Parts: sequence; C-alpha cells; structure tokens
Amino acid sequence: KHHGMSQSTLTSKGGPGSGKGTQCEKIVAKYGYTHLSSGDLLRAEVASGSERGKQLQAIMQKGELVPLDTVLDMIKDAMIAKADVSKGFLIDGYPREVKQGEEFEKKIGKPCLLLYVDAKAETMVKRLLKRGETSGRSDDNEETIKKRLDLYYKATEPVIAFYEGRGIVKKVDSELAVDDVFAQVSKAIDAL
Ligand SMILES: Nc1nc2c(ncn2[C@@H]2O[C@H](COP(=O)(O)OP(=O)(O)OP(=O)(O)O)[C@@H](O)[C@H]2O)c(=O)[nH]1
Ligand SMILES: O=c1ccn([C@@H]2O[C@H](COP(=O)(O)OP(=O)(O)O)[C@@H](O)[C@H]2O)c(=O)[nH]1
Ligand SMILES: [Mg+2]
Repeated sequence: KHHGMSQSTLTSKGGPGSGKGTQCEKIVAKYGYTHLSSGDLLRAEVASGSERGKQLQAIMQKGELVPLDTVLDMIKDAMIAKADVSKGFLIDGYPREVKQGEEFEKKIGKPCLLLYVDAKAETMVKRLLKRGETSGRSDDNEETIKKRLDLYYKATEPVIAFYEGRGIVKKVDSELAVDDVFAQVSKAIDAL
C-alpha cells in the first residue's frame, strides 16, 4: 500500500447494466465510502471538452476499452485527492482486465472485497435499453451494448476468477429488486 489508501478498498464488478452504479450509491449512503467510478471519471473528462476527452469519447462510443494507464492514472489522482478525508474507497467497475488489476496492485494496493453484481445478459440489455431512453449516454444503444457485453465476457470476467483465488469475491444476485440486492451487499460488507 504505497499511499496508505488500500486498507479498505472495495471494488464492484459485473456486466454493463448489472446495477453496479445503483448499488454503489446505496453503499455510499449507508457506509460513507468514497465512490469512484472509472466510467464516470472518463465521462467527466469527455464532458470537459479536452483533446484527451475527444479521444476517449471515440473509444467509449464504440464500446472498446480505454488504455489501461489512462484509467489507472485518473483513479490514482482521484484517490490521492481524497486520501485524507476518506474512510475507504469504493471503486466501481474496475479493473476491466486482469493486467489492469495487476497494475493497480503495484501502484496502489490490494482491494479487500470484490462485489460481483451478477445478472443475466438479457436482463442487462433490457436495463441498458431502458436507461438509454433518458441517460443521454452515447453508449446506451443496441449496437454498442452488444460490444460492451462481448468485451465484458472476454476481458472482464477473468478478473473475477483472478480475485476468486484470493478469496475476496462476494457474489450478489442482481436479478432481484434493488433493495433485495442491497441486503446481500450489506451482509457482505458487514462481514468485513
Ligand atoms: N429491477 C432492477 N433494476 C435495476 C437494478 N439495479 C439497477 N437497475 C436498473 O438498471 C439500469 C442500470 O443500472 P446501473 O446501476 O446504471 O448499472 P451499471 O452496472 O452501473 O451499468 P454501467 O454504468 O453501464 O456499468 C438502471 O437504469 C437501474 O435503474 C436492480 O437490482 N433491479
Ligand atoms: O475502467 C474503465 C471504465 C470504463 N471504460 C470505458 O467506459 C465505458 C463505460 O463504462 P461504464 O463502467 O460506465 O459502463 P459499462 O461498460 O460497465 O456499461 C466502457 O464501455 C469503456 O469504453 C474503460 O475503458 N475503462
Ligand atoms: Mg455505472
């Protein structure tokens, strides 16, 4: 733990639209962790209109992954900025690939819990299409959703296996209603 920030770092994983953001919001409200979403950090950079933001926008619109170092640097900066006031970090939807997880551990530290927010592919597609009606997210469309799902199963699911070897994975069934999912989440956090 190079910055003294790793002692209580939680991460959430799960496919696009599985409900990571929804559950993370509830975790913040109940437990006071500092929520960092790599996707939100990237969208903020896009919204700033910077040159880098324009490059990111093109990648995200295609449903591809932004280069590993870009995302890691953003997360690290955000963690450093809040290190003094934070009682712990909740990192949402990251790492996206095993290599990214290894880099994170080298530069920042090991997470103590990985919440695996699990839903069926058809459920995720349905939720994202519904969210797309109002989200304004350029990647909430049928074509990009399909690519995000493919990439999730190919690149991101192996991350869960990687952490399963460490015994820190807690799987929650996200097919249920939001509050019932959160009951499972609370149980996992209370057991820490
Ligand atoms: N029925 C039901 N709907 C949910 C649940 N969790 C999330 N949703 C809905 O599904 C949509 C996607 O949820 P998000 O929390 O944005 O999902 P996410 O995993 O953060 O998705 P990305 O930002 O694409 O990674 C939202 O419109 C939610 O309202 C749940 O537990 N049950
Ligand atoms: O660590 C990350 C997080 C997000 N993204 C990009 O940002 C998009 C949206 O990510 P988010 O986590 O918000 O949504 P998800 O893909 O899980 O639906 C992804 O499709 C990627 O293009 C990325 O490259 N690396
Ligand atoms: Mg999200």
